[in-house]
Amino acid sequence: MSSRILIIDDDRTVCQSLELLLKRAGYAVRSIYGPREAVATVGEFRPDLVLLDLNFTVETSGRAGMQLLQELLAEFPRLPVIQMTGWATVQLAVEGMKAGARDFIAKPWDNKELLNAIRTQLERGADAGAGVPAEEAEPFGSLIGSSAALSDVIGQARRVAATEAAVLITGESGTGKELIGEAIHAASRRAGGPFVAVNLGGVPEQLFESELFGHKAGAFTDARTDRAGRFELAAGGTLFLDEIGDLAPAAQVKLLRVLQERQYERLGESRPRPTNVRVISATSRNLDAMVTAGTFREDLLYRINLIHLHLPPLRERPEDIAPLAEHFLESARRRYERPALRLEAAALNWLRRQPFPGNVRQLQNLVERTAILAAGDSIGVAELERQAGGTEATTHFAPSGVTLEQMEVRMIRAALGRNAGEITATARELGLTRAALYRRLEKYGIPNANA
Ligand SMILES: Nc1ncnc2c1ncn2[C@@H]1O[C@H](COP(=O)(O)OP(=O)(O)OP(=O)(O)O)[C@@H](O)[C@H]1O
Repeated sequence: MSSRILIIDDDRTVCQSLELLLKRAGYAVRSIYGPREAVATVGEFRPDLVLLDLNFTVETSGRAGMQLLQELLAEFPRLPVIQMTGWATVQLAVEGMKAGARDFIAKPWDNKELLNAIRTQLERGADAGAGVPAEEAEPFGSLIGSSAALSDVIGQARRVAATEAAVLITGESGTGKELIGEAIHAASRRAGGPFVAVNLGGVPEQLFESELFGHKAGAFTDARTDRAGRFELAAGGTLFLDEIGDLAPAAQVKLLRVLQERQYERLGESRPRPTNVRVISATSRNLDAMVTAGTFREDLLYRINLIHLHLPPLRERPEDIAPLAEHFLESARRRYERPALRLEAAALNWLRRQPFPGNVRQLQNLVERTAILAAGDSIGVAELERQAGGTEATTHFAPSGVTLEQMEVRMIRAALGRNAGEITATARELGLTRAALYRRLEKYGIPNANA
């Protein structure tokens, strides 16, 4: 049986052309021209999806559309509603998403985009994710901090999580953009699907299409086998486009086209595949300034930032420093089996005064590094300063680009070298038990003659 779609739009010409399009695509369609009989029609026609115009001409503010959306969802909470509105009133659609609409399409619409959006919602069905209401799960629990600024961002993120809206997260490096992206995914109806992150700054321009859309064997010299791209890997879930401000102009055009048409082709194939991802982008750059400078496409910015979340740098929310430091110390306690480790009050105060140009990541590195190296259980200002590179350099120490694991491996190797492979002495120097050192040697595959 074909799926039923109800169109609610006061413009009869719009209804007619939508009806034609949707009937051709095999759907059973009905149109109504105003909000009055909407609830009754939904009750009787039982649509699988509603296309709702937000801007009734009687009241151009769109309030009538918004009110109707709320009424419909109050009566039929799981009814998938796709809103339609002009770009000029996109803000309204954002409100609609917060109220529970599933998606939004800008008028004048693109047929392919509309059909793909409808297909995605119908596939997900009315009950999709009903078991994971955003309010009940606590995916945002991974975000530590008590500042008003962070709570505000988390509040916004929580409200938009359940929607399909494209989210742009801005903020300096290390402020937690990816972490909040993951939390939005975990709180969304797509939580059961994959979260796939791709660092666009790290993808060479000539590999962009292959990386995002995949390729068929033989599509280019190095393409020996078929390969799925990130859009495909993220199907049913969330695609996290990190460092989107680093995209080259040609790649911006290609990405925009796929986001508009909601379909893509693997390189070397002509069969289009529908996208089924929610896009969350992140950047530490100022995209508005880039648009003004002509280095970032305005139409692409529109596409990706329906909802804009900004994570302020850590120095602007110093209240978060102590809870974060305690949090990272707690994981170090568990990880290095040093349950008695603690930060002195003076150390916490000192941390609160640091500017942390590398933000939370830098704080995390500092606390964990100090925890690994601390001789005693009490961490004071001196220990922190030493790890931060001395008082002089504290404010300037650069994020090393080395992961904690890589650093652990280096430290273990160096300590083994200094102690001629003697396990007891090495373990003592590293502040580990022998068992903990053995476990790490095994984990990292570090060869040791005495082990
Ligand atoms: N509020 C927070 N609570 C707990 N951990 C956090 C928080 N913010 C950031 N982190 C941690 O800090 C590190 C950096 O965060 P994340 O990778 O999300 O930042 P980012 O803004 O995406 O950085 P980049 O721009 O460099 O990619 C991660 O290990 C993350 O878990």
